[in-house]
Amino acid sequence: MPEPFLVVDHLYRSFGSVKAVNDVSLTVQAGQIYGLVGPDGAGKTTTLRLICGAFKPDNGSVMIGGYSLDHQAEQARETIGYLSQQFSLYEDLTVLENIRFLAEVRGLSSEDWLPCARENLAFVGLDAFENRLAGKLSGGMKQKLGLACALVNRPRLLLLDEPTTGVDPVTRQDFWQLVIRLAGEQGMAVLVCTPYMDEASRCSHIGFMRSGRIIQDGSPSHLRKMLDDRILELAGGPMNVLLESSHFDTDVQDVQRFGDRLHLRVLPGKAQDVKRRLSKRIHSAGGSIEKIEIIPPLLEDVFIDLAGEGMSMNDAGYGEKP
Ligand SMILES: Nc1ncnc2c1ncn2[C@@H]1O[C@H](COP(=O)(O)OP(=O)(O)OP(=O)(O)O)[C@@H](O)[C@H]1O
Repeated sequence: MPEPFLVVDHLYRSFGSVKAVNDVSLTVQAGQIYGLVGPDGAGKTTTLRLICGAFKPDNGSVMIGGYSLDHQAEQARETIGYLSQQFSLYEDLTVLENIRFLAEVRGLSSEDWLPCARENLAFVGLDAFENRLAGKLSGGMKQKLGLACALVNRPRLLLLDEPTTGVDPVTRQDFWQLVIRLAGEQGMAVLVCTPYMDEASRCSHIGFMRSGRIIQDGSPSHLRKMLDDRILELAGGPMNVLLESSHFDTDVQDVQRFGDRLHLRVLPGKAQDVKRRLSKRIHSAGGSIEKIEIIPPLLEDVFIDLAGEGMSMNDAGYGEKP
């Protein structure tokens, strides 16, 4: 296994009494997409800002491409491309002028940035629009221009902070194809914060953050396995009978609605018992069952579990079904 491109070691950062990042360690290999997920305020953005050097940590270290962010900041930062949550484009500048502006801020000469900018615009599919004012681009095109700007210095580590929030599903899909190609074809190390479960499931590795800590990490399939034989899917009617009966069962830890069906998280080893009891209870309460089955867990089921008691999908910011 080669040395990871990014090594974050026991990072801490507080704002007053808020421990925004509280002992975070992670590694990202070249070609890997690491997804940081977790509820609002979990510390994801602060982690990214510490890694790109926008904030200084109270403690801990960051190594990027073998350079210490603390002692060799310039070399370390040269390898980073960063697309922040609220990245801003200059609407009265053209597509190419926006890239030029960023390139010049980074101290790149036109021989350096121009060929790279054209390659990146072609890569994101904006090459025909280089002279269009950024203000005249669609939302999805702006997002892609943001990515082209983040790639202007040919980074080897790409940091993306909720890059597709507020963008329609088709554009999100397009955007992710680009990210997957950057990792797969160019061997870029990617660290991305996302509130979307379908995006998290495309990552090679996921770290789940809560209250400043990564409380669980692993591949999507590894995380899903944690709840094997613990999720029952229930469909039928009326919904209030299904809900009341489910909540009544003491072996049911959590009930979530997924469209017209319910996902019940049950205590380990209890799925068959719950299934039997619930079938009886629902029928005797006058309800009917279309389906009651143990299903392979979704990432949503896992994240709701990790996000903690009393937290619904929406509280946790997970609006998307896969
Ligand atoms: N510059 C700052 N000054 C004071 N508090 C801050 C600052 N930045 C973040 N925080 C606090 O640190 C905690 C972590 O915030 P952070 O933005 O890193 O979380 P997040 O997981 O990225 O959430 P979101 O998805 O809402 O951006 C929050 O309690 C937040 O209010």
